[in-house]
Amino acid sequence: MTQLPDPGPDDPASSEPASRDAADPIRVGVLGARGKVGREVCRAVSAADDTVLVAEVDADGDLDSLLAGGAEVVVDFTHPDVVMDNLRFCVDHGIHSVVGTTGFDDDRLATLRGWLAEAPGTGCLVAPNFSIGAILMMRFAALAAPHVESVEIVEVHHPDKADAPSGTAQRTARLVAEARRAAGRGPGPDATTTSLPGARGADVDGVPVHAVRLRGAVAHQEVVLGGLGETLTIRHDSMDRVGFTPGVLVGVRTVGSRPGLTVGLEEFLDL
Ligand SMILES: NC(=O)C1=CN([C@@H]2O[C@H](COP(=O)(O)OP(=O)(O)OC[C@H]3O[C@@H](n4cnc5c(N)ncnc54)[C@H](OP(=O)(O)O)[C@@H]3O)[C@@H](O)[C@H]2O)C=CC1
Ligand SMILES: O=C(O)C1=N[C@H](C(=O)O)C[C@H](O)C1
Repeated sequence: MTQLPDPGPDDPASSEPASRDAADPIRVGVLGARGKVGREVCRAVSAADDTVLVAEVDADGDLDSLLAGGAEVVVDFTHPDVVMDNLRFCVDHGIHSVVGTTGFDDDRLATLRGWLAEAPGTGCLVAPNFSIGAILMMRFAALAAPHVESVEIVEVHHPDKADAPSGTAQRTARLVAEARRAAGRGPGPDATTTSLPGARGADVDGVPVHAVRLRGAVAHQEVVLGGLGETLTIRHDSMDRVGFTPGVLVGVRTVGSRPGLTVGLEEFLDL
């Protein structure tokens, strides 16, 4: 871990984050620090000139170490079952959060928004995907979707993933559905009258989403669009989890100046 600057005289039990000078590196705590993504985030935070890793917490760790390290921003790559408790702790202590953990539905986002409303000045970014390529894939899919009859999504992930369909696939489906509605496009044609359960995928805002779990896979997605006599496939592949870290660092650098809830890293990017 990088040598830590002194967190200063602030009481670690205080609900206020340690005071900072704008030139100081941002003090970052990582939750899920020994996980597949968390360990890459720890490396990236340690390597960057303007961030310093002050706490690494995994399942057997203690959230109080965030306070002891004077964390200003927490990055969470843990598990859908624990992320809300982690965020409750962060918001209660005025710590900004950058959240990669998936499993967020409208109810969870509303709960988080409510907590943040009680903590003015505290920011939280929830991003289903921190990879720049994936964000562009979602943008391109939304751009193309109103111009064709059919759109379906196929996501492929490693079999250790807890949630299906992926957060990215659900977000893509919602963006596609929104773009199609705005253009007055209805659902895609489908004559199916009989099928086995799941054969046509999950219906996410009217868009069929198919989830594949495959040993050897990391994170992959195709948005398949179909029109008269042609198809268009927009594909993104994450080959290595290091690909999420530049986006996480953008989140870490920006979240402190964006109070309240932000959904999607694209809100912090000039795309
Ligand atoms: N937004 C994005 O760009 C991306 C999001 N993700 C999402 O991030 C999450 C993590 O993914 P991944 O790294 O592959 O998963 P891993 O299982 O490899 O890592 C999660 C880590 O969190 C630990 N953990 C569990 N509970 C706690 C807790 N209460 N406090 C601190 N740490 C805890 C786990 O420990 P243990 O194993 O002992 O339980 C594990 O080490 C998933 O929801 C995934 O979908 C993944 C990639 C990119
Ligand atoms: O679990 C993963 O691995 C990933 N989860 C995120 C998701 O659910 O979209 C992001 C990426 O697909 C990797």
